[in-house]
Amino acid sequence: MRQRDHPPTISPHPGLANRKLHNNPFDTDTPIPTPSTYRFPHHRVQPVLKDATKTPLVLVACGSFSPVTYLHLRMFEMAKDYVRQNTEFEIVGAYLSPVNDTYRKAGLLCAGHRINMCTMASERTSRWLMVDPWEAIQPEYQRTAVVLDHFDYEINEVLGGVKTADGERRNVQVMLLAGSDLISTMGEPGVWSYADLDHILGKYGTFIVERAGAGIDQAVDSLARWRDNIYIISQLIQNDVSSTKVRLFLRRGLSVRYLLPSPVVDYIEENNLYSDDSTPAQPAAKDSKKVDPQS
Ligand SMILES: Nc1ncnc2c1ncn2[C@@H]1O[C@H](COP(=O)(O)OP(=O)(O)OP(=O)(O)O)[C@@H](O)[C@H]1O
Ligand SMILES: O=C(O)c1ccc[n+]([C@@H]2O[C@H](COP(=O)([O-])O)[C@@H](O)[C@H]2O)c1
Repeated sequence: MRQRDHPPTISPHPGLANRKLHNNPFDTDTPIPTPSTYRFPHHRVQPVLKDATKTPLVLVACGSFSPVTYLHLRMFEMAKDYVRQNTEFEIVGAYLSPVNDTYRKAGLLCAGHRINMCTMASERTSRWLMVDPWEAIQPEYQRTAVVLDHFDYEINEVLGGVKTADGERRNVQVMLLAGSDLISTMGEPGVWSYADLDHILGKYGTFIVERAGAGIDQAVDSLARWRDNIYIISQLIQNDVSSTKVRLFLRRGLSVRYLLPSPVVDYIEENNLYSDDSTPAQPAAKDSKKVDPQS
């Protein structure tokens, strides 16, 4: 079982906070935000529902993304097909939300690098995915229930939801997109609080992508009271790429090309990331080899 730890507050990543993201078509002039400069990204939210009989839906994937892989991106494509074929929802937005540095998971690179990699992956390989840095740049760990509340607030309160072609305002349903390993942890005592599970699965709901090695049935049985809000997506093409395996390959000097988007591979190489076991969640030391994204 993964232990969640809440160490003392750390400062945001100073090395990246004021740097521009090299060559990013969306973010070229935008530094990694701080909590005071943060603005909710919504440039790819579809403002008008195509089918007024459907319920607008925003998908949120919470995770480490250290680094983001094609599998993470693929989860959204699988969800898109599933939603279209099996539900009465219409997807109007989709987000990756990288976890806060204080989550302290093994191999968790600092938020600045993870936000940059996720931004490159979504902006350069997709036309609909976005990255919300809010969770990552907070001074402390944010529980998933709180992260979903943040999305609900930004989309429904601040943006005012979406409209139908007739101009009628509709509230957007926010839902969690996750792999089955995550839902398995929801059935394990001590990892999630009951109140949070009730909030996440009762108010929001989740799409779960089957993941090799993580049994789904048992996990869903233990969450039976929220069954109506849990949608299971089968992986028709099995793919068990994980960030852990990618980090292992990088430590051994093996190629990870075609497991991750090319700009992310280039970024990892340019910044010499994940080359040893001691990859820190904190920024690298001043004299460590790092390519200035502005150069
Ligand atoms: N191969 C996979 N199949 C299905 N879901 C996946 C897969 N890889 C990651 N996910 C899901 O993506 C989300 C983000 O996960 P995370 O960033 O922790 O990825 P990870 O590859 O599991 O990382 P790590 O290997 O560092 O534990 C989680 O919901 C996780 O379940
Ligand atoms: O909110 C919680 O209580 C909670 C408990 C366990 C995991 N999570 C979230 O689940 C995500 C993936 O976690 P992990 O450990 O599977 O990489 C990450 O975004 C965590 O914040 C959240």
